Amino acid sequence: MMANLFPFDTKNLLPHSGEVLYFDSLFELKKADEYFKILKDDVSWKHEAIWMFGKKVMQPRLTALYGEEGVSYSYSGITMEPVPWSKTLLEIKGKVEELAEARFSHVLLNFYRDGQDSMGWHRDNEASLGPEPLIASVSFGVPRRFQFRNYVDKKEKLQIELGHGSLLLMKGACQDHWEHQIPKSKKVSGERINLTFRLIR
Ligand SMILES: O=C(O)CCC(=O)C(=O)O
Ligand SMILES: [Fe+2]
Repeated sequence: MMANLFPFDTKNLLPHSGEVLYFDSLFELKKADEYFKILKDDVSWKHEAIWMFGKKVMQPRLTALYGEEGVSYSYSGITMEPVPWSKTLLEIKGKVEELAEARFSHVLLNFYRDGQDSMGWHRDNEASLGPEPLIASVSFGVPRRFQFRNYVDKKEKLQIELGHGSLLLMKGACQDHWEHQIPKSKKVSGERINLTFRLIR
């Protein structure tokens, strides 16, 4: 059996109804700096519109989708066609798969240019992800607040900070019961890159 490389004392951050595990150092500082620079320069970043409440609006961030050819990914009224894996993204995927003990077919990338870029409340619960999807989220660049709120009781909230070189796993019933977001922040001025690895069928 493969050893579980995830630190054994990592505790679930959710109080109930799903699992969220945070590991602050998937990559050491030098490696994380290197990945940030390569991804910023080499990823085919796009500024795309989505549909929200019947209106077409620009997303407050840049995005990209990489992964297995022939499988597209649809959310918020748009469909993204994946760009084939790059060497760097395959390297990061390998490390994440080892730690998460899982396999991923795609990665959705987000580039937050400053504190005014954000991602609103949502669940990653598209049918193409299957039931109880495992989502592995890797962050590089300035730390940003990541918030959860209970989908039914919207007053039940919690938040953590996602640091440079960190890994966050969302598992089990998490996407059924909890929404998440990256809020805008006046205090943040730097850039951040986030990668969410998914298995899309
Ligand atoms: O930038 C983040 O940490 C969140 C990304 C996210 O929730 C998503 O891509 O679905
Ligand atoms: Fe998400």
